[in-house]
Amino acid sequence: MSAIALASLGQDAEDFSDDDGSIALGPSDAFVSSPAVQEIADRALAYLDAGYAVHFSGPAGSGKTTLAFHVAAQLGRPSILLHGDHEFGSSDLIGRESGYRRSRVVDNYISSVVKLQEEGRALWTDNRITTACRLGHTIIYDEFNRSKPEANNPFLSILSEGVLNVPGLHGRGEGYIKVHPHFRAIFTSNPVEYAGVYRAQDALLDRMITLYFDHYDRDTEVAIAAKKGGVDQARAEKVVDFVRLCRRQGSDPHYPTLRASIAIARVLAARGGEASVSNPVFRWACRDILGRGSQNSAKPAEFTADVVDELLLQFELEALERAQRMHAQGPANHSVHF
Ligand SMILES: Nc1ncnc2c1ncn2[C@@H]1O[C@H](COP(=O)(O)OP(=O)(O)OP(=O)(O)O)[C@@H](O)[C@H]1O
Repeated sequence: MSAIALASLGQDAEDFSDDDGSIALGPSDAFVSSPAVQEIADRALAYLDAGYAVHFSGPAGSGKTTLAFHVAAQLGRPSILLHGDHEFGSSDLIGRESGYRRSRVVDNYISSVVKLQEEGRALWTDNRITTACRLGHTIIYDEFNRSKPEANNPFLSILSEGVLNVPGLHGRGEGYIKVHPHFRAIFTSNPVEYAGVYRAQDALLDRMITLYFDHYDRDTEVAIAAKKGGVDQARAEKVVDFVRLCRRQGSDPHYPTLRASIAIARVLAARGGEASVSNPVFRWACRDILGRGSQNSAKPAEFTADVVDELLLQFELEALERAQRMHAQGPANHSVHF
């Protein structure tokens, strides 16, 4: 077994890879479990325990993949990770012929007689879905709608009949594989994204239970920004509140995401200083991380550096007014949030 670096994917589960390409996921200290996170995890686990596949559908950065890893870790089975890809064909998922093996038996037990026996056999290499179905692994299929719908067809019979049809093995007594009772599948997709994605077949969606994600509540976002960004609660609150203000003010209700809060928090943690307009590090981090990107960027064009500056000023003014109001009300009421 060798450790693989899913950390680079930002995942929150300890993991080790095995020879069959599976990974053993375990609990991670970096995972934040607020009531909101726990509630959706519990629902997903209930459906998985009942034998259903689940599908996390939601905008970018809403925590779908992280939760998929967390839930898969709870199942306690080896997991196999797939990323949707428009170049996938069914054979990339279920397997393919991988050559031909010829064996020759020379029987010269009686030295004057040589008996030759030849046998040819096409070799088959299982791919990840077949392995998972045979061994009862958990499949995490991230952004499955980036694969062409026909590539995902094997899931239709897996999820409804518990059978994997492997045409390449027909005629060898193994054309159909009975799916292991512990096999489970967790799908994720982003319905907001339209570039490079396919519309998932209704038949496939009908065979899974879809849980719709939105951005987490403020407290959950603050907890994640603090943990992932490595800043204290007060700075995480200011960063998240500013990012949420931008989300409300912009034309795209899904931009900026929690990833922006984590990134700004990380810069603050690395360079120090407060999440305040008076701190140049915070100002330029907000401009660069939230501001307008290239033409192909996911960032909406309206977030120019000037707009980010204006929003920062508005944010500071609102914070000041709130502090003054609280001061006027006395020490009893300190629970007002944005
Ligand atoms: N419960 C959590 N605990 C700790 N970190 C989290 C949690 N949920 C989300 N995050 C962090 O928030 C960021 C976005 O989460 P994630 O990648 O899971 O979102 P996503 O919805 O899968 O996004 P995309 O659709 O863009 O792939 C990541 O850095 C992730 O580590």
